[in-house]
Amino acid sequence: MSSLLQGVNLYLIGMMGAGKTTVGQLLANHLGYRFLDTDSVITQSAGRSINQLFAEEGEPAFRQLESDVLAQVCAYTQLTVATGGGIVLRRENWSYLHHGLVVWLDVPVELLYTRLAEDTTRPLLQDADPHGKLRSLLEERTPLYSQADLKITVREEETPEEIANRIIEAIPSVVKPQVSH
Ligand SMILES: Nc1ncnc2c1ncn2[C@@H]1O[C@H](COP(=O)(O)OP(=O)(O)OP(=O)(O)O)[C@@H](O)[C@H]1O
Ligand SMILES: O=C(O)C1=C[C@@H](O)[C@@H](O)[C@H](O)C1
Ligand SMILES: [Mg+2]
Repeated sequence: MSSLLQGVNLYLIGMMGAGKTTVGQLLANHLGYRFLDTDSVITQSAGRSINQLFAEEGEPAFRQLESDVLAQVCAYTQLTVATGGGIVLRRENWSYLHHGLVVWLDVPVELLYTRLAEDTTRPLLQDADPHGKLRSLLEERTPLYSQADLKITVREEETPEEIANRIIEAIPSVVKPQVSH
């Protein structure tokens, strides 16, 4: 599989709670790739949590940091990258994402809500109606997530390991042909 990918990076996209971080780590192990999480790179280099960054700098500043990290990450190969849920929002980010293979973890809103109901680390969900907020974010972002090379629709009972295996099985059907010189 790794030879088929020829070092091309995998980018996981999807809503918060979709499992990008969880599944991304497993995928990296399977592929012998390194794992990177854009949210973690941002929080580690800023020395602040995502909640703090949103509160103290605002969402636009966070989005700029996210684009900066993505631009840097793209210089490397053999990476599995878990992205932030909003990475799809900026057009410029797509020019980076399309350097690699983009996989959308598509998870029903009910399941996202169950997973994140007790979670306070996602600032966009600190809302009077977190369920409605998830629904409206997904509706707004679905056309953007749909630009992925591969869509994996996640079922409720599926484990992260099963999802990672399903992605590995599907990669040959979408891998981009390499240009030979
Ligand atoms: N297949 C799964 N089955 C059960 N729980 C899962 C599954 N995938 C992820 N989870 C759980 O759901 C929560 C969110 O997962 P994770 O942090 O990987 O999502 P994410 O897509 O990276 O979200 P974000 O965009 O906010 O970073 C975690 O508690 C994780 O353990
Ligand atoms: O969906 C989003 O906009 C976000 C998802 C998380 O990964 C973080 O990047 C942050 O909480 C914003
Ligand atoms: Mg994550």
